[in-house]
Amino acid sequence: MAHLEGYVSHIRFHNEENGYTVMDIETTHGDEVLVGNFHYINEGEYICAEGEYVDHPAHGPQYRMTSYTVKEPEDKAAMERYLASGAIKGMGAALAARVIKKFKGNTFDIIESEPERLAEVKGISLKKAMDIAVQFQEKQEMRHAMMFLSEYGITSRFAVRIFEEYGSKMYDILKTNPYKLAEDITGIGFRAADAIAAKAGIAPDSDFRVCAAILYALQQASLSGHVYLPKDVLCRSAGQLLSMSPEFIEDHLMELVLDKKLMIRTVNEEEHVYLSSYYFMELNTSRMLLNLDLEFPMEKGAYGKRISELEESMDFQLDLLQKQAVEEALTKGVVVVTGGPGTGKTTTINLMIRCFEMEHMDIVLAAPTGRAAKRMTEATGYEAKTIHRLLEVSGGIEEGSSSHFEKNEENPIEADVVILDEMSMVDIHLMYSLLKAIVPGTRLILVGDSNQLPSVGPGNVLKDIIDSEAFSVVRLSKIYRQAESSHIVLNAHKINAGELITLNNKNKDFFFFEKQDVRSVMGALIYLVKTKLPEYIGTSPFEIQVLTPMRKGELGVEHLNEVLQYYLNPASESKKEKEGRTGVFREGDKVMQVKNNYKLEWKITNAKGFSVEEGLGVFNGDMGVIKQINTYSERITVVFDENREVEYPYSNLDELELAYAITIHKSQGSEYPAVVLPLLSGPPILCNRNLLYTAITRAQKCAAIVGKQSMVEQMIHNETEQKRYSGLNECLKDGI
Ligand SMILES: Nc1ncnc2c1ncn2[C@@H]1O[C@H](COP(=O)(O)OP(=O)(O)OP(=O)(O)O)[C@@H](O)[C@H]1O
Repeated sequence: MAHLEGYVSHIRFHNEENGYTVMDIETTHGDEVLVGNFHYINEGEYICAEGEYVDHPAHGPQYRMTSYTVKEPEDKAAMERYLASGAIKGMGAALAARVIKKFKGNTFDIIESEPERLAEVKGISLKKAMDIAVQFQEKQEMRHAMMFLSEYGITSRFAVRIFEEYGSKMYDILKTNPYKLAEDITGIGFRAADAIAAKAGIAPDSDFRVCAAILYALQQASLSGHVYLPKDVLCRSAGQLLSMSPEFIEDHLMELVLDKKLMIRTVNEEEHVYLSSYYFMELNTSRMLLNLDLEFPMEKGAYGKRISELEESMDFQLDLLQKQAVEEALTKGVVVVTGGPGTGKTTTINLMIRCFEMEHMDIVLAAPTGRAAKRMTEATGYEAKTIHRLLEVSGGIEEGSSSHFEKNEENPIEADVVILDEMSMVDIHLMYSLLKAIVPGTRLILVGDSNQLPSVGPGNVLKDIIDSEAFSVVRLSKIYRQAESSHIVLNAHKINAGELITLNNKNKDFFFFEKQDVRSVMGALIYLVKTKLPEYIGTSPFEIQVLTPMRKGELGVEHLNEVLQYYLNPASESKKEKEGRTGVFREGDKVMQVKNNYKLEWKITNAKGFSVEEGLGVFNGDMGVIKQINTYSERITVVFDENREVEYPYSNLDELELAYAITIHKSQGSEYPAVVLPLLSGPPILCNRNLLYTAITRAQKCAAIVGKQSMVEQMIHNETEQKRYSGLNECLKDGI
C-alpha cells in the first residue's frame, strides 16, 4: 500500500454511473496518473489517497486508489489554487489571486461567514460575492453528501439527484426510510432502495419496507398495463419480493389506504387495489365519458337527407353499418367505430367529416402517434395532430402527471367534434388528460381496431369502452379492400378469425421463408432487408422495418439491431460513434425515442440553416436518423419525421435506441412500406394471435415472415391474451 497526495490538475475521464475517474495529480515529486472510483471531485482539489502503483498494459504506470480523502485547502497557495481551478463559476485565476492577496489565509473563513466582504475586492459586486458564497457552500455540501451516499453504494449520478431532491434532509431519509427514494427518485426502484436500507440496518420486516414493496408491486404492474391488481395477486407479488407470506402483506394494506396512497374498490366480491392516482384517473375518465354522451336530437329526415346527398357524390353505395355510424355521429355525444383493416373506417370518418362540414361544425382530428396522425391527415385532407400536440404539451413537468398539458378543464379544446383514430393505443393517462379538455356538447368519435394489441401504457381503454355497452358502437366487418390484391389484408382477417393462412408465396405482398434455425433466419433476414425488399418495392433499406416479439435472445431487438447496424450502417472512419446503454450509436443510424419527453426541443431549419419552426416534445415511438455526433459539445443530433431536428445531450441518451428492429408492441399505430418478421420460437404468453395480427397489419406494401411455419400456426391458435386488470369497463357499466 502506498500513499499519494497532491492537487488534481486535470480530470481526463469520469464515469457518472460508477464514479470511475482518471486524473492527473500534481505531487511534490512530479505528475502522476491516479485512477479509481471518485464520487465527487473537482480540478484544483487536494487529494490524499491510499493505493498502489500498477502498470496498465495500454496506459502505462498509474496509481490505483483504494481509499481517499479530500483535504480542505489550508494555506494561501492551496486556497488560491482551488478558487482559480474553475470550481467556482465566475472566478478565474486573476480574480482568485486578488481575493487571496486581500484576505490571505482567512479567505475561506471570510467566504463562509462574511461573504459580503468579498465585494471589497475590485471586480466583485455584492451580488457576485453572494453568488460565490452560495456556490462555495453548495460544493462543500455536495462533496459531503457524495461521500456519505457513496458509503451506501450510491453512484454519483443518483447521488446528485438525491441531493437535489432532498438537500440536507437526505441524511435523515437515508437512515430512517430509504424506501422513499423509490417513490421520489426516477431510476431508483424498490430493489435499489432495499439494498440501501439493508446497509442502513433497517429491519427486513419494518413497516416502511413492506409498504414500499406493495407500492412497488403496483407500479411494476402498471408497467405491464394493469391499472389495479386484485388483492390476492398483489399480496402474492409483494410477498415474493420480500420473501414473506401474503397474509403478512395484507395486514399492511390498510395502513396505505389510511395514508391515502392506495384505494380499494370491491367488484363482485373481489377487492381491487389501486394506487390512488390510478383509482381517481379511472373513475374520472368514466364520469367524463358518460357526461359527454349527450343526445343531439335531429329529425330522421334531416340526417337521411344528408346521407343521400353524400351518396350521390360518391361512386359507391354506403353499407348499412357505415350509414348507421354517420347517423349516430350526428345524433350522439360519444360514438365508437371499430373494425379490422380495409373495413372502411377511414371512409366512414371521411363521410362523417363531410356531414359535419354541412352543419358548419368545427372538427378536430387526432391520433396517438405522429405517424398515425400523418396517415389520418393524408386520408382525410384535414390536419390531424398527435393527441399530445392537440393537448398542447408544456415542457417542464414529469411524465406520469397529467397536468403537463395546456389544454384542460379550464382551457378546453374548442371544437364541435373531436375524432380520434388508432384508439387501441390510447392508455388511461392519455384518455384522462384528453377528456379533461373536452366539454360536454362536443361530440367525441373514437375509431380503432379493438383486435390490435392494447396500449403500451396501463389500461384497456378502447376494449373497456366497447365492452361496457354504455355507448353506441358500430362494428364494421365487411372487407372492402380487394382481397385478391392484398394478401396482407386477407391474411390479417384470417389470423384474427383464428384461421390458418396459406404460406405458398403465390401472391404479391405476403411472403414466407421457412427457416429452421437462427443462423438461417438471420441470413434470410439480412438479404431481405438489405437487398431484396428495397429492390422489390423501390425504397431504401431504412424503410423496411424488422418487427420481433422479444427484446432479448438472438432474434430479440437488441441482438438484431447489433447485426443489422453492422450490415446497414457499418463503422467507418468518417462516422463518429458514442457508446450507449444498449450498444453503440453511430452517425447515420436509424433510432427511436423510447419514452415521452415533453421537454426536448425540436426545430425545423430551412436550406440556409435558419430555424423556421420550433417546438417541444419527442414521443415514445418517434423514429429518426442520427445526423451528427458532436464529441466536443457531447450531443447527438437526430432528424425525425418532417425534418424535426433534436439535440440529445449525452445524459439523455437512454431515451434513444437503435431501431432497425423494434418490438411488435412498439410498432403499434405505425405503418411501414414493408415489414419483416423473424418467427422461430418465443414464450406462449407473448407469442399470441393478437401479436401476429398487429405485426402483419403494420405492413403497407409487403409483409415477409422468416422462420417456422409451425410457429406461425402456434401463434394463430394461441388466443390467450395477457389479462389486463382495468376497471373502466365496470365503472362505465355502473354509471360512475
Ligand atoms: N361501402 C363501400 N363500398 C365500396 N368500397 C368501399 C366502401 N367503403 C370503403 N370502401 C373502400 O374500401 C377501401 C378500404 O377502406 P378504408 O381505407 O376506409 O378502410 P380502413 O378500415 O380505414 O382500413 P385501414 O384500417 O387498413 O386503414 C377503400 O379503397 C375504400 O374506398
